[in-house]
Amino acid sequence: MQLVLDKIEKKFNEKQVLQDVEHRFEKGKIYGLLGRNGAGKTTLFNCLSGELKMDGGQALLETDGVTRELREQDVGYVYSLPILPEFLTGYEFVKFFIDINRRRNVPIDYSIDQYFDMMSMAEEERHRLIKGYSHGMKNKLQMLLFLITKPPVILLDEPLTSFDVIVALEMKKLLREMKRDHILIFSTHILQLASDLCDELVILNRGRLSSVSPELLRSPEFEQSIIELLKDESHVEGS
Ligand SMILES: Nc1ncnc2c1ncn2[C@@H]1O[C@H](COP(=O)(O)OP(=O)(O)OP(=O)(O)O)[C@@H](O)[C@H]1O
Repeated sequence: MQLVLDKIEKKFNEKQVLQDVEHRFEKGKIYGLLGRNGAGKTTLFNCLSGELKMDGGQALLETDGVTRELREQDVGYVYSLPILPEFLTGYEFVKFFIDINRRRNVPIDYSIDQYFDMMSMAEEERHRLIKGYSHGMKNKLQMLLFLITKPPVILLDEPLTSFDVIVALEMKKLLREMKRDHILIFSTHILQLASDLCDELVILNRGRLSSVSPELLRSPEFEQSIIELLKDESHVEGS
């Protein structure tokens, strides 16, 4: 399975944020998306998730040689600041989410507690109001929903920045397991995390996407080379 971005364009007023964005993302790999503040990472994710309409181009899903347009339900989007029903407990919310999906004939593979176990969420956390959850726990809960619905494409907008070292480690493990069945793309500003977790890195620079060579990803010059590449971008905010 591959996600194919074909000449995606997006502008806000006169500002061209995405220009001829082309790339192929494969199942089985974790992709890191790097770019300066304001480079357009969130805009690209919003275009793929259907939250924003593209001005041009298309996103396609290719499975066993059959290509079709990417649909909203194909994409799971883990927001950096998740919006969840704060008046429910995590358990109540997951139960509700499973009930809705069962009615939509989505096959549910595990019990509610098994899903929480997979996310390493402790018993007492499950039965607390979401209102009292930390930022990282809210991110975990959002990711749990995608274990249920299994969208082929999962986009994570700076997901691991709010996790402490232990949770970040658990999340890395989970993402590595999830990549077998999903196309995973996450945006981050943390170069160490990108080189540690990603199989491939793509850089959004001047509205276009380019790949970082796998050799560079593993080399000692990695951080310095990426900084040089990103420094070069003159049109972004703050430069
Ligand atoms: N709804 C909007 N209306 C007008 N301009 C917008 C809108 N959304 C984003 N932009 C502009 O588009 C550009 C790209 O923003 P975007 O949030 O996609 O960048 P980003 O790479 O995710 O940045 P960051 O790393 O800071 O989160 C910025 O100049 C931003 O101000």
